[in-house]
Parts: sequence; structure tokens; C-alpha cells
Amino acid sequence: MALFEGRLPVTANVLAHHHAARCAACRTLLVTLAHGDALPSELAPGALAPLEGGRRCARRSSVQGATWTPPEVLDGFRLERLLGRGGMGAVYLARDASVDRRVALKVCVALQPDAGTLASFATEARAISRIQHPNVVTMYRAGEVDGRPYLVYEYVDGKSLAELRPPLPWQRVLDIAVGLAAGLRAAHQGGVLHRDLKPGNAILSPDGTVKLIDFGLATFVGGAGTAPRGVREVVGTPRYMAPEVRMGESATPRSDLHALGLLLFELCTGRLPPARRGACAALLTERLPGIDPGFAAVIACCLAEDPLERFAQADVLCAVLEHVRRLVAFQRTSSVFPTSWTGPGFRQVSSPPPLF
Ligand SMILES: Nc1ncnc2c1ncn2[C@@H]1O[C@H](COP(=O)(O)OP(=O)(O)OP(=O)(O)O)[C@@H](O)[C@H]1O
Repeated sequence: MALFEGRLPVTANVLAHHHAARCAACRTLLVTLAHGDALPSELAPGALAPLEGGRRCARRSSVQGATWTPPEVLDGFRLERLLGRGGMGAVYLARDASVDRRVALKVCVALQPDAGTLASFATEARAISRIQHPNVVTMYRAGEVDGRPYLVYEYVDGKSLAELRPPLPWQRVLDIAVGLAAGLRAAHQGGVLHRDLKPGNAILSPDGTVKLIDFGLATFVGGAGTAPRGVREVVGTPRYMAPEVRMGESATPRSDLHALGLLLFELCTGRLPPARRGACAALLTERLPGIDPGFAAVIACCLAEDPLERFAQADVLCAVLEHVRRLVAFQRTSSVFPTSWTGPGFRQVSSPPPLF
């Protein structure tokens, strides 16, 4: 369980995953745990919560134990309340007095920040500054106080997807999917792989906008605008890791898409998908009568065990999801009209929107 709770030192962590790549028994155990199904009895029940179970692998757990308490005013930002705590630091709602606006300030609160934590802050700042998109949180500033890095973000007034209670209506999940896929597309086009997409790392505003946060485990690949190449490192939250990444393969845009598929399946059903991925689309249509079969197929495609069977890139996924959403909206609209309105005399209403 130390592995799943992120308590192993990085080297031991990597060794454990390398071992699992060669040992069928350990691999089965890891996969079972990551899916949260049929946990062996010797493992504590509830170790994997319905959402957000498991901890990231290659992240330092420096926030556990004694922590540093930031002052009320940090570098001109008045801290108002704690929004959340994670593997790297604490996030506060704060006020930027200079421009009188609310911000989310993430600060390293480890008593003695280790090199890994400092590197994570630096990575997060560099990754986020490469992406400007409405579905990715905006960073205003990166700074440091007494050797402690902090990052200042736009404050997203909403709930993280981990705070929602799935199952959610699939139509709502479809809207969330379109936003998250667009955020991932922007990241990938900027040469950034998120590598830790999970419900806790996306915030949904009351107006329905969803934003990706927490790029602390991101990595940089390719040049801006080029297709990112894979990156070899076991990084992420085991529960949301793509099978090939869990086995030590390179992270790629397709492994981010796999995490998105897991998240969407979970939001739709309240559970992670079965290990036998071939059955995902059928399972979704069976469990959620009325789900658009195209949407179920998109989720299943993201979840393919073989990365080559997934969407090749986030922009393809975006185009398909947007098309599915238009079709769903079209079907909804046409179903409320009397049939005489949707007959041959009303061609604009009765012809589905083109794909491109
Ligand atoms: N821009 C923001 N606006 C509002 N709330 C935020 C913002 N950024 C982060 N939060 C809140 O703070 C929590 C922790 O943020 P974040 O995931 O970035 O920190 P972390 O230390 O990397 O955590 P973890 O290790 O769990 O991923 C989030 O789950 C969210 O509730």
C-alpha cells in the first residue's frame, strides 16, 4: 500500500514498477488495486475511495506531517482561507491587494522543501505558462518567499470534479468531456503532457466551464505545435494511470486521453471501468439507458488497453466530442417539434450538422 499511497521514495517506486513490468503476479495485483475491484482481504477496506483513491507515484509526500504555516499576508497577498491541500503544498483563497482581485495561491508548506517539491513547482509554472486556454487555469505569477515557491492563479469559483457525486447525467458529463478535451488539446499543442488528470485536478464552475489545474507532474515534449513524443517515467496517480504507463512505458498524449476516459466513465457510472476494456461501450449503454451511443463509443475508445486503438490526438477527440454534442442537441431539438415541422419541408431542422 505504500506504493499506492505515494509513501515510497522515488527510486523504490520506479523499481517496484519495473519489477511489475516483468512479474505477472505483481502486475495483476497492481491492476486490481488500481481498479478498486476485488481488493485482497489483507488490504484495508476503503483504501480506495470511489473517487480519488490512490496517490501519485513520483510525487514527494513532503506535505504529510508537520507543515509550515504561511503568514496572513504573503508577498502582498492576503490569505483568506484554505481551499485545499495536496501533495505539493496548500492552496489558499487570497486577495491581491494591488489589483483588488481574488486569486488562488498555491504555496509550498513543507517544513523543509526537498529538491523534488521545488522542481515540481518550477515544472508547474513552466507548463502552465505555455498554455493559454479557457479550459486551463490561468497563472498570474510565480514567486518565492524565504526559499518557498508559490504560484498565483485565477481563482476558479466552483467544485473539483472529485467533489461531485457520480453518477452524473451523461449529458452533463458530455459537456464536461468537451471542456476537458479542449484543455488537453491546448496543453498537448503547447508540448505539455499533464500526466495526472483525475477528478481532483479539474474544477467545474457554476456556469458549466471546466478547467484543468495542477500541472505539477507535467512534462514537456516536442516543440510547440508539434506532436509530443513519449516520455519514459512512472509518474501519476496509480488509479488513473494508463495501463502502459503503469507498466513503465512512456507517457504520451494517448495516456492523458486514457485518464480522461477513466474520469468520464467514472462520472457517468460512479465506478472505474472493468479491467476487460472491450466491454466498456456495452457496459455504458447497459447501465445508462438513453446514453448517446456515440458518446459511449468515444469513452470506450479513450479507454482502449492498446494505446494505438485510442484517439491519436486530443484535437481528434475534441472534433468527435463536439460533433456528438451537436448531434445530441439536434436530436433533442428535433424531438420537441411536431413531426410536421421536421418533415421534408423543414430541411434545415431535419438534417444533422456536418462533422467538419
Ligand atoms: N485555481 C484554483 N481555484 C480554486 N481552487 C483551487 C485552484 N487551484 C487549486 N484549488 C483547490 O486546491 C486543491 C489542491 O490543488 P492542487 O491539486 O493544485 O494542489 P496539489 O498540492 O498539487 O494537490 P494534489 O497533490 O492533490 O494534486 C484542489 O483540489 C482545489 O480544490
